[in-house]
Amino acid sequence: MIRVSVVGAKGRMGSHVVEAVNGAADMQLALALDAGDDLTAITPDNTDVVVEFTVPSVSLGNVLALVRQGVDVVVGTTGWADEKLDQVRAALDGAPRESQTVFIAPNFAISAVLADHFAKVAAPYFESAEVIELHHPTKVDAPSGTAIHTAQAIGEARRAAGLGEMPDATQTDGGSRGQVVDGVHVHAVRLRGLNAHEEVLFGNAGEQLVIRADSFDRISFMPGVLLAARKVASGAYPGLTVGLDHFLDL
Ligand SMILES: NC(=O)C1=CN([C@@H]2O[C@H](COP(=O)(O)OP(=O)(O)OC[C@H]3O[C@@H](n4cnc5c(N)ncnc54)[C@H](OP(=O)(O)O)[C@@H]3O)[C@@H](O)[C@H]2O)C=CC1
Ligand SMILES: O=C(O)C1=N[C@H](C(=O)O)C[C@H](O)C1
Repeated sequence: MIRVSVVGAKGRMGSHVVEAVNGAADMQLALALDAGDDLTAITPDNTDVVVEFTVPSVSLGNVLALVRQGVDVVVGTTGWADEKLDQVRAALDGAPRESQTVFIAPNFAISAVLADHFAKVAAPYFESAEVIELHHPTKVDAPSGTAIHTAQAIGEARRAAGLGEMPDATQTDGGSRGQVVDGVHVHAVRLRGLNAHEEVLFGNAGEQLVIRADSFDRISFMPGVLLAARKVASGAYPGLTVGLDHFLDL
């Protein structure tokens, strides 16, 4: 049995994770903690893997504390800029247990992971690319972690293909052109009724490719979360890994 503790257990995602772990035949819920609870209660004696879904402002601190406490962590919270990832790598270098693991995924839904993958494949073939993410209005960060990850992947693929800047004659911009991530414009929509959605638009003269992923329900993230918990618990991925694509045969 894989013993799983959940941090952020009362949140929208955390509560789904608690339910998913309780429903998994090979897993057992250890601790379910939320804001105000004592994280030091989680130790290797009671937990194999922690699943962390909190808020970007506290996630790094939680992950560093959990690594110091000797447990492996699966992280779904957003906000992982490069400097934060470096801090996690440094903490893992000094971790108390051999081969400790932190796994971070901007998105656990298979539709989003595949959209990201297909965008990377398409990127070298188009002159223009833009990302639009659309979410529920209770989301605290914009643009989404997924959209940042997609834009970075497109930017990287364009550089590797030797593509230059995208055509754009805009001279006045009051913010309408979105945030530029790695040379790619990213636009965020917040709308009651939505959950988590992303469109990647590619354009050439006379043609367009649209890649779209829709998570209508948070249940869509759960197979990916459980897969990550199993992979991490296997001990086969020591150190820091970012992205569910590492666990899929893409
Ligand atoms: N990777 C993925 O596939 C997905 C990632 N996400 C990301 O996951 C994160 C959580 O999203 P969501 O569940 O919607 O957010 P919620 O606000 O619903 O949940 C966050 C929970 O964390 C709690 N919390 C806050 N601070 C702490 C702390 N220091 N220690 C423990 N718990 C704490 C909050 O408590 P309180 O409300 O009392 O402050 C709340 O219960 C976001 O960053 C979101 O973008 C979301 C969906 C999918
Ligand atoms: O807050 C959300 O809901 C989501 N957050 C993640 C993100 O910012 O990419 C993943 C998904 O889009 C849902």
